[in-house]
Amino acid sequence: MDTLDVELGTRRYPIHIGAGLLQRPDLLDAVRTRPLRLITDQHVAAHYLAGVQGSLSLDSQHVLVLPPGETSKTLASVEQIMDWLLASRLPRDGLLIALGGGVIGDLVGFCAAIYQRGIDFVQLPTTLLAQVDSSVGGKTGVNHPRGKNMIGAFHQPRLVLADTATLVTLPVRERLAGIAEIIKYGMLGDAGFFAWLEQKLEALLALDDAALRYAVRRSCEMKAAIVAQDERESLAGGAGPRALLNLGHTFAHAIETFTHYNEWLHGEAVAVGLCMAADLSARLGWLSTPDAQRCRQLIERSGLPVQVPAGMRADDFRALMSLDKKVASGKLRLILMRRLGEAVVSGDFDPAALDATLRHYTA
Ligand SMILES: NC(=O)c1ccc[n+]([C@@H]2O[C@H](COP(=O)([O-])OP(=O)(O)OC[C@H]3O[C@@H](n4cnc5c(N)ncnc54)[C@H](O)[C@@H]3O)[C@@H](O)[C@H]2O)c1
Ligand SMILES: O=C(O)C(=O)C[C@@H](O)[C@H](O)[C@H](O)COP(=O)(O)O
Ligand SMILES: [Zn+2]
Repeated sequence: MDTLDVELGTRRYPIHIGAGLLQRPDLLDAVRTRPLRLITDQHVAAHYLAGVQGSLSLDSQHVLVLPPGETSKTLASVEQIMDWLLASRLPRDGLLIALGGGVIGDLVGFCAAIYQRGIDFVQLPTTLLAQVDSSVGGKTGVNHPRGKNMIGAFHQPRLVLADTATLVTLPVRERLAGIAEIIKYGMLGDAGFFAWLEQKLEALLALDDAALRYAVRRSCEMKAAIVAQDERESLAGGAGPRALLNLGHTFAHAIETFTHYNEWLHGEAVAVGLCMAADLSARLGWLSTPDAQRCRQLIERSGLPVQVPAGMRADDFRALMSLDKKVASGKLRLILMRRLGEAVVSGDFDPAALDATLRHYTA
C-alpha cells in the first residue's frame, strides 16, 4: 500500500492507495466508532456495498443507494440526502462515507459540508477518475442546468482510501474518463510523466498493476502538492496554483452543460478540452506545435474523443464559457500551456487566437 498525506497547514489527511484496501477493515478503524451513514450508487452497490457494509457493521437503514451517473449530481439529490440524514437523526459527530466515483464523492462531500453546517466525511473512490482526482482536495458540489459545479463548497475528507482492485469492474469508457485527468497532470506539470504515459498507455489501459499504481500515485502526489499550496483556489485572486488543475476544463464544462450532463462523461469532455487548450497555446506561440500534436495524439490514441459534440457552435462555447468560475472583472481567464509540463493561468491572451481555436473545433 502507498500512503500520501495531503498537508493543509495544521490539518492533514492520508490517501491510501493499493489493491484490496476495501478488504482491510483496519483502515477504517479511525471512523468506525462514529455514527455512520454510507451513500453509494446502484452500480457500485452491486459490486462493493456488501463488503464495506459488513466490515463496518452498518445497518441497511444507514445506507442510501442513488441512481448512477452525472444526472444525480443535483440540488434535488442534496435535498433527498438532507431529508434522509435528518429522518435517520444523524448527529453532528456523525460521518458520511462516499463509496463510488466522482459523482458520489462530489455530492456526498457537499452534503457533509452543509449538513448541520458541516460534518466529517470519508472518500472511498471506485473509479479511476475519482482515485486520481476527485476524491482528493475537497472540491465538492453539484451541477446547475446553467453551469457545471456551480453550487458547492470546499470541504476536505478525513481519509481517502483508493482500492485499485475495484477498477477491474469499471467499464472501459469510464476507465478512459480517468485517463483524461491523468494526461492532464502530465500536460500541466510534469513532462516526464507525460512521456511515461506515452510509453505505458497500453499497460495502463489494461490495468497493469505496476503502471496503474504509479499513475494513481503520481497523480495524487501532484494534486496533493498543488492543494497544499492553494487549498481553496484563492491565491492570486483565483489565478494561483490550484487553478492549474482546471486545464481544459473551461471548454469541458461548456461541453457538459451544452449536452445537459447526460451524454458526455466529464473525462471525455476534459479530453476535448485539453486538445483545445493545447491548440490555443500553440496558436499563441507558447506551446510548440509538435508538443500540441503530442497532446492530441496521446488523447486520441487512448480512445478518448478529440472533437466537440455535433451541433455545438463557437457561440455556444462563448456563451457558456462566459459563466466560468474563473471569470474575474468580466474577463475570461484560461489555463494555457507555456510548454509541455508547464501550465499558466492567463487572462492576457489574444482573443483572436481563442476565436481561431473555437472556429477550428466547431467547423
Ligand atoms: N472534486 C473534484 O476535484 C473533481 C475532479 C474531477 C472530476 N470531478 C467530478 O467527478 C464526476 C465524474 O466522476 P466519475 O468519472 O468517477 O463518474 P461517476 O461517479 O458517474 O462513475 C462512473 C460510472 O461508473 C460506475 N462505477 C463506479 N465505480 C465502479 C466500479 N468500480 N465498477 C463498476 N462501475 C463503477 C458508476 O456507477 C457510474 O455509472 C464529475 O461530476 C466531475 O465533475 C470532481
Ligand atoms: O481539484 C481541482 O481544483 C480541479 O479543478 C480538478 C478538476 O479535475 C475537477 O473537474 C473540478 O471539479 C473542477 O472544478 P471547478 O471548480 O472548475 O468546477
Ligand atoms: Zn476534472
